[in-house]
Amino acid sequence: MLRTKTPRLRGGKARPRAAAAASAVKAKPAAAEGSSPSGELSLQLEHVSLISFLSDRCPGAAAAGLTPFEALLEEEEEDGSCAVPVQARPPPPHLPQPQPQPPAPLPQASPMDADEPMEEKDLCILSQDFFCTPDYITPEMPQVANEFDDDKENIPCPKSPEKSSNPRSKRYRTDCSSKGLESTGFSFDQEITPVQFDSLIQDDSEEEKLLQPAFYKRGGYVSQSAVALRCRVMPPPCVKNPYLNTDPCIDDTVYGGRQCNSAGFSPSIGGNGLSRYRTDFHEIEKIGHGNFSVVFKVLNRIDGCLYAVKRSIKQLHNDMERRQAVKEVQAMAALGSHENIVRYFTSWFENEQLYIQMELCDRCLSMNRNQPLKCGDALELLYQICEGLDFIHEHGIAHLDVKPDNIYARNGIYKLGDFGCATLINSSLAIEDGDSRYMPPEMLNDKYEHLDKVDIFSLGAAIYELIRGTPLPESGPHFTSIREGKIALLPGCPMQFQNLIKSMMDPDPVRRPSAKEILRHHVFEKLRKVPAK
Ligand SMILES: Nc1ncnc2c1ncn2[C@@H]1O[C@H](COP(=O)(O)OP(=O)(O)OP(=O)(O)O)[C@@H](O)[C@H]1O
Ligand SMILES: [Mg+2]
Repeated sequence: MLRTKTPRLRGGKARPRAAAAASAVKAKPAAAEGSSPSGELSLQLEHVSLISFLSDRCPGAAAAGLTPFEALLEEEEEDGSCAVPVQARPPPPHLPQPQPQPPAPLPQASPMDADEPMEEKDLCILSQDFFCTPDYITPEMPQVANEFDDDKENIPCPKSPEKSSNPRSKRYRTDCSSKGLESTGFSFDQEITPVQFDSLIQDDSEEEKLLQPAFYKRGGYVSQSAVALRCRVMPPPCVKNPYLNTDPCIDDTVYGGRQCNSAGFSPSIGGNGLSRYRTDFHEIEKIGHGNFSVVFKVLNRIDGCLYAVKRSIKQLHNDMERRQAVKEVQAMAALGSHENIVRYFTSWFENEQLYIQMELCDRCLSMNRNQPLKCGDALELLYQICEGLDFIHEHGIAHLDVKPDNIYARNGIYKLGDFGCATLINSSLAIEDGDSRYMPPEMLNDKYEHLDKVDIFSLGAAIYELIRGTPLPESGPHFTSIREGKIALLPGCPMQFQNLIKSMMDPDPVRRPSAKEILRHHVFEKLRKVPAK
């Protein structure tokens, strides 16, 4: 089967890859800066050396041969002038407690050398990271990566006065969310790829110097729980649904701001062993396989209902691939429910694969390919799928992959599914070719003025194929003659119906009837349950 799913980016509306690549290159210098080990560690830890603080407060301590702590205690006994909140806020119990020190030169306020072994002076460091990262709060709790925590957006962030001073940094850090939960194979370039944050990188360049090395800690270690907590307190931006008009009440920052083209995906959730799929569903059996997906019949562990869950076969590593994949669910979600459309429930990324939870259908029509469809059934099928097509065309969406494989039956109701090629009729989104066997001539010539009529041709071709009981050609003279309007007779079908099919497969899209017009056709008079709209 020839399937030419070549993305066609039209009118320069889709974001060119080159731009993304350029942004990625832009991000590199920020990562390279502050590469001095000592400066780097100091910056990332944002040290506050108590000793230097104490030496400021108690300048005579060294001269008197006392450690700053001793001097502090002495002075406090005398007049309390050095009474500082240090005692009110001792180092946490799991950290080594300050030891009495022999007289020594006072430590400098300059950053520590990251590769030096820990010395006593280090023990007095109050690092912001010690107090604010999840290593301190939840040392080894992989659960922090569990995205099922409903309240994850409301987890209070430990106080972090310096880092939280610039709110725009939150948007930047969202990138840690997308891949930061992977337990292995961590790579700096993968984790922090601010491809879409061009403007933020410029604006926040100082902060980048602070943040980025934090993922490059000594010995290549980066705490997964640290990354996970950052993800929890800073969820990724929302993804705009191109099939819907954005609600003006929703602030642009929800989508990451005007300059932010990043999608709010968290594709690596599940990479750490936690699986939303396994947690929420019991897998019963595999029920289908397409070019891009594998589909399972599953039982929801909580509501006890059966569903179909479709999982992308390929791991979607980059933003472009993920954007393309989510178009399917965005289209289904924008449409809402209709009896003749496979119902969509939810979707999520797990281990860089897209999962889509849908209504479970009994079968798809391709299974009966060798058993010709009876004319009465074909009439019913045509009517019902036209109801579905009318609904989606009314929403400004074209399916572009109507074919028997993508038509399902459930309890005697036909439903259109697989919105993987769906696009906007006004052709403002990228266009992908559907299955060439059902594709009208104008699509082969890259003419996209009447995308709703593409669906009409494909539905006519699908019904023609099902009634005849022989597969349509992928190419060759028969393929060409069908696109010239030369259609063979359909045995046993009324001429009215045959003419309707023929008009649906007219080479000129303008002459093809719309879904609404088909629904009004008198051939359906007996079938009509409700008057045509
Ligand atoms: N909701 C569903 N209920 C029952 N079976 C389903 C459902 N969705 C898909 N299937 C089965 O899984 C198969 C593949 O699904 P689907 O066509 O959506 O995947 P795909 O990879 O997008 O395929 P394609 O190659 O057509 O693009 C279908 O042909 C069908 O047999
Ligand atoms: Mg399909």
